Amino acid sequence: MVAGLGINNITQDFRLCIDPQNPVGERYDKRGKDFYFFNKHVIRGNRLPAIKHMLSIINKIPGPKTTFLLGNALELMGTPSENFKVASREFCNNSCGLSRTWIGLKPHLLIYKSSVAETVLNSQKFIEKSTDYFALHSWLGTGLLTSTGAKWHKRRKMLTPAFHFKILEDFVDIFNRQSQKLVKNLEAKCGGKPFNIFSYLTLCTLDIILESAMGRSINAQDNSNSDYVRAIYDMCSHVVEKQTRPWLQIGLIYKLLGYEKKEKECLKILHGFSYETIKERRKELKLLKNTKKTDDRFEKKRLAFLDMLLEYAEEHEALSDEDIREEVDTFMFEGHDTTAAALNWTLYLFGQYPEIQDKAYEEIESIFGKSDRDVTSSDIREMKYLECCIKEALRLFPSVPMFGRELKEDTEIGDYVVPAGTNVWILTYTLHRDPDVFSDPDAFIPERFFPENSVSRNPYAYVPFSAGPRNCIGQKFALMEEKVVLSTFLRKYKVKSLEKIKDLKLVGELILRPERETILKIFPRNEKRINPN
Ligand code: HEM
Repeated sequence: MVAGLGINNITQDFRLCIDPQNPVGERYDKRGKDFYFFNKHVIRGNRLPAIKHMLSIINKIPGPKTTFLLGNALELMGTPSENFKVASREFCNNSCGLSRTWIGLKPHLLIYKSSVAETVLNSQKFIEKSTDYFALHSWLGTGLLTSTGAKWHKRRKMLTPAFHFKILEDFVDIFNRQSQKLVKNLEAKCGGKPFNIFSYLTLCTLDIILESAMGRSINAQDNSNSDYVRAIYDMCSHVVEKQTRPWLQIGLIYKLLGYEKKEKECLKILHGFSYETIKERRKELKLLKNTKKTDDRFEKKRLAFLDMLLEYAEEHEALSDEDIREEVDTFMFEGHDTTAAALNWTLYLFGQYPEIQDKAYEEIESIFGKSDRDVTSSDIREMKYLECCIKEALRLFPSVPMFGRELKEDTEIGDYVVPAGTNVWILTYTLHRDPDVFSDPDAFIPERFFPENSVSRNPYAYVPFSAGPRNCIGQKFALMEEKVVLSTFLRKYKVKSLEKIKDLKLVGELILRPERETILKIFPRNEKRINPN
């Protein structure tokens, strides 16, 4: 347990260096900060009483054994799928629903029971993201996902109207067009060998977020070797390594092991893409304004996410290009990879449960008959069973398998007092499989989400989009998008998945993915369809 020494001082000092005007500024950007503060305040300082107090509190919380200075970091040195298993299963075996772990000098509290999660999620007080999100800062800056305090409040207020239901309805055309392109591109894979459908879905959701939120079209679906997508995968993997291997938080080691160079290469692609998107859209908006074009297309697009930011920047001069870029990066990442994973898992589960796939298809057939027509907003509202399938897939395989907060004050959580400075992680993946809430928790049973079966469930037992003030701003967008893509897919294809749920190896590098990519086969439905579009 000596691994925990000094953490209270460390976190107190973090707080001292927060600029009140920029509450998520400097402090996250310095790699190696733990070791620096450890040296300065624990070895050279005289803060033993405070350390003792903190340890006496945190030591009462059950958790796995730790190693001197490294905490539990060594247990997370396996392959990505082994690490995910350790974090989501082996560390989470206390009936009280919480476990204390240490990554280097930082204490972490893992939460996996709804009654315990509620204390954190249901509060306006705990909106500060975990300090582990520092690993995302070089990429996403302090955009909506990673910011906090006044900056987060202001941005959330500014961006919420961009996700109003009425605006989302305007995007249904884009969802349709890109879904149709997806099913067309999948023709080549029909009836053939198992293949990596995730990459097709990712390009589709990337095209969708770009066109709907950024007003840009790059036809990623026709250019499958996307550097952008590769860079996102590599960056996610770096972020998780940096979070779980404390020595990589020391700048020099990070550099000497070649991580810094790889990260810079990824960032060049990711930031370059976002700046280009901003430049293009700004040019287009200017052109549209100058020519006083107020056609339908422009009117609709004016309210899109990026336009809103650009307009705000012009009117208030309060947003720099970098401010806009960090939001573009945030929404590009959060807005496509999460949805692609959700689509992938729903299809995988359909492939494992053919009778559920048939039931979902029957509902779709009852809406569309033999027609190949576009999906409308009212069709989306009718896809009730499909919605339960999507929700149940997000229960078993939540796209974001864990998310973190930092406690700013000593807090009673469950039966324990958790000291300020602790990083609290809600493990959605484990929480969603709590047998006290979900009977037969590993089985895919969409009926769990029928209204009559969900009414008495604790709302914090199922949080794929998080909950409370920092919940997902894009959840309605994602649900609509998923329904259009899946209903378009199911009208044309059947899916079969080859790996059993119990044999799956999962990788939880920010997004939950299967380790083996080629686990699905698709077949044509061979039904004549009429296309009135
Ligand atoms: C199935 C799809 C999705 C899932 C499962 C999902 C899940 C989540 C979760 C769990 C969080 C909280 C993360 C944390 O606290 O670290 C979150 C936040 C967020 N999501 Fe999503 N998301 C999805 C789709 C989307 C889409 C489509 C967008 C944008 C169009 C989006 C934008 C965001 C943003 C900006 C945040 C940060 C919100 C804030 O802190 O105020 N997400 N999402």
